Amino acid sequence: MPTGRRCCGSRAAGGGGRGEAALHPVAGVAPALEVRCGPAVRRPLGPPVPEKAAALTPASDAVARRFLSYIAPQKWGLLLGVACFMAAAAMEPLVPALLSRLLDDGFKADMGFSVWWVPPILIGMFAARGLLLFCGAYLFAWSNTRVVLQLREEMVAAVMRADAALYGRVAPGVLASQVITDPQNAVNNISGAVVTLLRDGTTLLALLGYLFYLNWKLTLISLITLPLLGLVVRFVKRRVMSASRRTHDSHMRLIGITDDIARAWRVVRTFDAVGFESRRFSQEAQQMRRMAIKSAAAGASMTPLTQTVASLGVATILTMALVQAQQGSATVGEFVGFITALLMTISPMRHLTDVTQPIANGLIGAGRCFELLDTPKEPDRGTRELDPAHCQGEIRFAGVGLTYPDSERPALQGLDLHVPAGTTVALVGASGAGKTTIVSTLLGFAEPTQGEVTLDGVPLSALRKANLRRQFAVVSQDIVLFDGSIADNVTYALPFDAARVESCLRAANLWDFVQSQPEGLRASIGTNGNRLSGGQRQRLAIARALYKDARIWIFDEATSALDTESERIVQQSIEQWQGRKTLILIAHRLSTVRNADCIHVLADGRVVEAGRHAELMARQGLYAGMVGAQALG
Ligand SMILES: Nc1ncnc2c1ncn2[C@@H]1O[C@H](COP(=O)(O)OP(=O)(O)OP(=O)(O)O)[C@@H](O)[C@H]1O
Repeated sequence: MPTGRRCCGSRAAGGGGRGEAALHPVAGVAPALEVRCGPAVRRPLGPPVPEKAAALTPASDAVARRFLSYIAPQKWGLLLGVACFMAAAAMEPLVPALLSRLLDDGFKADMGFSVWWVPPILIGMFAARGLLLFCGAYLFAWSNTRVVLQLREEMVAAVMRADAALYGRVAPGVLASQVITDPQNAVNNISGAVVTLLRDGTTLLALLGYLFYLNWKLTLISLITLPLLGLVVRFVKRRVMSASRRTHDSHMRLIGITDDIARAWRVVRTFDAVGFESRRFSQEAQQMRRMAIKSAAAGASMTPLTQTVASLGVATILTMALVQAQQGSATVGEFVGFITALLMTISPMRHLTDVTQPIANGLIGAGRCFELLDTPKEPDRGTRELDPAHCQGEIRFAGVGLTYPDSERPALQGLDLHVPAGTTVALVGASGAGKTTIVSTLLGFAEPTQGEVTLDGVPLSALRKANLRRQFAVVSQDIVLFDGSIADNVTYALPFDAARVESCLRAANLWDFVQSQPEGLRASIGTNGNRLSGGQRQRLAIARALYKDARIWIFDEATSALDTESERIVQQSIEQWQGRKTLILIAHRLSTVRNADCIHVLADGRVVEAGRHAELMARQGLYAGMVGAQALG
């Protein structure tokens, strides 16, 4: 391990501890989110929130207009599909018409056409109608799936560029459900309702046209119930909308709880909290059930109410038609044709009144999609870029202060720290001293409220976030791995290079393990690496960081889960890079950082001592005390 390098640029400071006002240092804590994320937010452990707390969604007509803008590019597929449905619907009155003609003429000797035409006409009619319905359904599916795809892609992009506040507020499971389920629900419900409106609406119009043709007076009388029907539909629709929204919000909260239970399954069992979690789940599930019943009841009341109103018209007309038939002013065929067509209007009318609930559900789903799409983005005001090939890796903190939102105490205060390019520095200090906050600041996840941080002399705020992060490879305290193979995790988002993968795995002391696996590099590691031990997960994360080959490497407690021998091997591998990379090591185990070019001792968000191991030991200050305490331990 090379020693004696000149690097300590920090000012072991005392002052600078003014209580800075919290100016939202964490990127973009936008107040808008407070309103938008109402229903799907994480809830603390406790009883379900009252029903009324949930209904904060954009107005449904605005949602409908915005949804239409997604539908518009698919208009040709949809219009063609609609044309098929309408043509099929327009064929509907052909059945009563044929029946009427057959009854009136079919029993006469000369009915004007051969009886053998009847089967092909009938079969042809049904076949043509079936083909039209199939084409309509296919075209609708083709167009709908494109809308769903577009919404999902935009939503997942919105999640990936969202402000950090989103992840603290919305449970991962809820986010997953929103991205996967909401677009599908919105499109299926709304397009289903539109198909019903068009298909059954056309059927109804065609049947009404035929009824007018047969007997316009009777048909006109049947229309007197329409205004009453409209009132009933409006009333029920409001109730359905409100109940559906509350059911959906409860559904999202239930997903949040289930997500907690699945993620923390070990904790749940270790704390013997199965009963507690069951009760928590059951409370919310029962609330959801109550709301689902309300929603279903509101939806189900539509059909009986509208049918009762419609039956007034049907009863009147039927009676009048019978009277007319008895008086001989209508033939048997006309009577049967009229009554058949009249009875055939009931089915489309019922379908038309049933579209309220799907439309309500669809608009709620669409509203949730737009809420996520409108999530504030992580602010990125930087315009400059550093070429990764030429980045030197020199870092400077000058009088940096940082207070997290909702926090009174500054996490960093008057921090001065210089990391010359190509040196190895260690950050040590008690828990809460501000070490990880320094890393978050370097990666642009937290922004200083005071002072400035520069990389190669360029203020971090002037750099594009993506470019800034490209200069760093980080192994953080919380290891996050992906559900895939070992190779997938090492090369994450980079092209596969077998030789480099092997050398990184060797450097991380994981190659022997890989070779012991029957599938080698292709061995699956399970969700978040749950088929690996804690140490193996950490070593895989180290290999992933090495593979990225960035200019600056940060190891935040990266070897804390390793046994002594493994830690020594990994350290030796990392030390080979000293001088060629800027290395920032954070560790509680001080033996792992004693070879650093400079050790910065942090307390209360500022550097209180800095120097090489020997210098700090000679000073007999805080560092020497910590080393002594660990040696004693
Ligand atoms: N997201 C946050 N919101 C509010 N306060 C935070 C947040 N993250 C950290 N803090 C606070 O900032 C201070 C510094 O935390 P930090 O995580 O940087 O300490 P650390 O030195 O890395 O601690 P450890 O060694 O335990 O990881 C602590 O008082 C902590 O409570």
